[in-house]
Amino acid sequence: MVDYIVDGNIAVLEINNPPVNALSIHVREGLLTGIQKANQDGSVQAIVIIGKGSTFPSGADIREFGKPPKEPWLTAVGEAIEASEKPVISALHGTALGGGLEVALFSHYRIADERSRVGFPEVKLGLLPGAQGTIRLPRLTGLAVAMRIITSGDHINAPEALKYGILDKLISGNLLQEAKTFAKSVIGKPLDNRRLSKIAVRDAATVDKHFDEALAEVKRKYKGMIAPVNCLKSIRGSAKLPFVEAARLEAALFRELLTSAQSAALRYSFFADRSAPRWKLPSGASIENTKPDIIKSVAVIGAGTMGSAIAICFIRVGIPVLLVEQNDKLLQNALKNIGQILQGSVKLNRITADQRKQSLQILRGETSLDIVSDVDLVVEAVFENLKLKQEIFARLDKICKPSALLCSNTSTLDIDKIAVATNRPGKVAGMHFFAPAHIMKLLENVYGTHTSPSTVATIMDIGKRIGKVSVLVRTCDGFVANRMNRMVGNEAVFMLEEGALPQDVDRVLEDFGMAMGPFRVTDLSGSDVGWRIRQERAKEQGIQLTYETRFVNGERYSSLPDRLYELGRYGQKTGKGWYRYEKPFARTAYPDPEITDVINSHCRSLGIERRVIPPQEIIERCLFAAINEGFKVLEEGVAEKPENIDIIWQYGLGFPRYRGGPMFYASQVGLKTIYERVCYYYDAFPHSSYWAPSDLLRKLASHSTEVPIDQWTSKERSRL
Ligand SMILES: CCCCCCCC(=O)CC(=O)SCCNC(=O)CCNC(=O)[C@H](O)C(C)(C)COP(=O)(O)OP(=O)(O)OC[C@H]1O[C@@H](n2cnc3c(N)ncnc32)[C@H](O)[C@@H]1OP(=O)(O)O
Ligand SMILES: NC(=O)C1=CN([C@@H]2O[C@H](COP(=O)(O)OP(=O)(O)OC[C@H]3O[C@@H](n4cnc5c(N)ncnc54)[C@H](O)[C@@H]3O)[C@@H](O)[C@H]2O)C=CC1
Repeated sequence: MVDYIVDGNIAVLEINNPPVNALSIHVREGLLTGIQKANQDGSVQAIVIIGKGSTFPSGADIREFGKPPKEPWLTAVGEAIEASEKPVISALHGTALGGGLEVALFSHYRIADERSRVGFPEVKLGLLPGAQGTIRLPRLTGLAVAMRIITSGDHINAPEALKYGILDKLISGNLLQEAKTFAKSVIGKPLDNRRLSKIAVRDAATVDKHFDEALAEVKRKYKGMIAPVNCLKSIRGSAKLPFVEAARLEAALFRELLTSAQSAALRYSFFADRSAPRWKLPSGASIENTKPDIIKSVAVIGAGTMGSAIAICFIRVGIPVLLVEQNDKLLQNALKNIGQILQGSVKLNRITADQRKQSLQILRGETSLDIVSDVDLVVEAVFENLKLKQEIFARLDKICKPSALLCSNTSTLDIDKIAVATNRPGKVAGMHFFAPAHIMKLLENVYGTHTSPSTVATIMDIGKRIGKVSVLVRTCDGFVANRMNRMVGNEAVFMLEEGALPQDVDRVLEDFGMAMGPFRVTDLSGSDVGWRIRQERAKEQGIQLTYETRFVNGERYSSLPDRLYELGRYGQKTGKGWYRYEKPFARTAYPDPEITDVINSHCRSLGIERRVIPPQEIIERCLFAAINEGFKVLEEGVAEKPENIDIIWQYGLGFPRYRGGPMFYASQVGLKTIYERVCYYYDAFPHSSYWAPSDLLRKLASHSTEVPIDQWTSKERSRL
């Protein structure tokens, strides 16, 4: 894992642990023995540490965290590097991150390929750079820069790192050759002034001021996360304490993080990010064995809220879009709106004015479907109405070339029912974007019974090309996101009837870490949408909904949202919803005594006695109901693995990454507890049938020991 090569008077320790040269146990051993050997070898006068392949080490081996630690620890390896009597030069290329950058900071000199990047991304894993990174970096950069680099986890490019003093020299030619030349030039020079443990933090006197400012910033930016706070405490220690004591403090703060639930969730999320886009169909077709078609042009049908934003997703990466609306007035409005959204992106420095211009040049608006005959992909985003979508798909099937894929942005409708309207069901799929579609990272791609593997490969690939996190799910009512989130919405409203207020429910879920509570979300998206859907469904079933309606088809129903609708309280757009706003479209939500009156009189008229609902019940009612549904989603094969569900919640529904996602959260609570509480609520609320416990959950919870989350899938399903 570490090759020891001597060239003249230079020993080269070449790290060879693809793909990212992570500092696994064998690499640490190899580095330690390499340093010892080079110091004992009389012919060697300087040592170069370099990475083979694409990069210098990009960090500790994340898979080793959570397992019993194996010696030598990185700190011991680093201390041997620093103590070396012969100069050690780290030669960086690719991404020198985390423990990799720490190895470089233990070295006496750091040179780097000019295209390389460095950084401490540990905070994103709920950790701190625990091999003295937090106490060595401030000695080079000063406190403010070190605090920013370590608490953000951002990568820094080589020229910037040179400016901050992290690097000594940038290299544009052959790194190894240049490293050897550099090494020869420093032979015999004193080393103590190159050993960071011997150097003071130059702005130590101002540490309290920097600490207070940075703390206020991280509490605002990374609400609820403990790692950035521990990073700052450790950096403060670097300035206030003698080096050895600062290192001891860092180690204690690191251990606290390493064993934290937040770090476990963030490490899980790191791997879930990489695993979720790797799709596999029950037929065995997968990302490994299926090639995507290359999409060169797209048509978007319907230029409303979603269609306009979806068009932006394609044009901003250079894929031409034909945007089709019902009439010219709506089309011109949409084109104007798109121009304004892109102008906003220019103002926010997300794109340049030139990029905006180029994007708009490849957007063309039309009012006739006939124009889309030659595109490779159609994304339909008209009203959520099955009949209308079927009509449009039947027409598209006739107009579009045979190879074109026909996709729907439907948020709930069965893809199979849309596909039957065509003669190409293999080329029909769902591409479910989340509002606002040009901002939200998630793309929930949906396959139906007949969707072909190559269609799946293509929609997953195009998702990646437009910068989305794409997750594949099988068609069902609401797919994964809306199907599970429905339980949160239902329980939230039922709890209002039983004793809570909107701000109580939202506060508890926001304190848990959700980006927004369910009532603030409803106010944002508009409660009129839900009202229309409920009325339409009731009409279809011949049911008359009234304020007295408490059950529909045997299922518990609350008419509270209907009361709000009829009061004209649609949410932010009317300046009133579950909250009060200063004016229509204002953002700040204020609890509204009028809402308290509406809820109280609703309860009085229905004879409901209100009670205090404790925060734990709010969490359980909202999240455990969704988790139980998540197990049904797994059991039915709608999602292939728990990571897919968790990534959908993180990127589509604002679930805190530091809790991993609802399924990972369930693994931390313990499946026995979840199962018992689900059974308890099913007893308490038999008219909410979604509380019926999932078979998969029951089965997993019945094991005498907790079944790890990576075993919740096919094995258990096939044993059911
Ligand atoms: C008292 C004792 C104290 C000891 C304290 C030690 C304290 C420390 O200081 C702790 C650390 O180093 S924590 C690790 C810090 N480093 C990171 O977080 C970098 C993580 N990796 C990346 O950002 C990208 O992979 C990267 C930018 C590097 C490359 O991106 P790409 O898009 O090119 O490639 P990926 O698809 O992300 O990765 C390729 C495969 O490599 C796996 N991998 C990446 N980084 C890893 C890592 N650090 N450890 C283990 N596996 C890692 C990654 O999962 C992927 O594998 P597959 O999914 O199987 O292909
Ligand atoms: N609004 C949201 O948050 C989300 C909506 N969706 C789904 O996206 C689809 C569209 O929703 P929104 O954009 O919110 O609706 P919207 O009402 O803002 O836009 C729909 C547009 O389709 C146009 N349209 C209707 N019939 C047409 C036809 N025959 N030809 C061309 N254009 C036609 C309408 O004029 C309207 O501009 C729905 O299926 C919805 O379920 C999916 C995810 C989120």
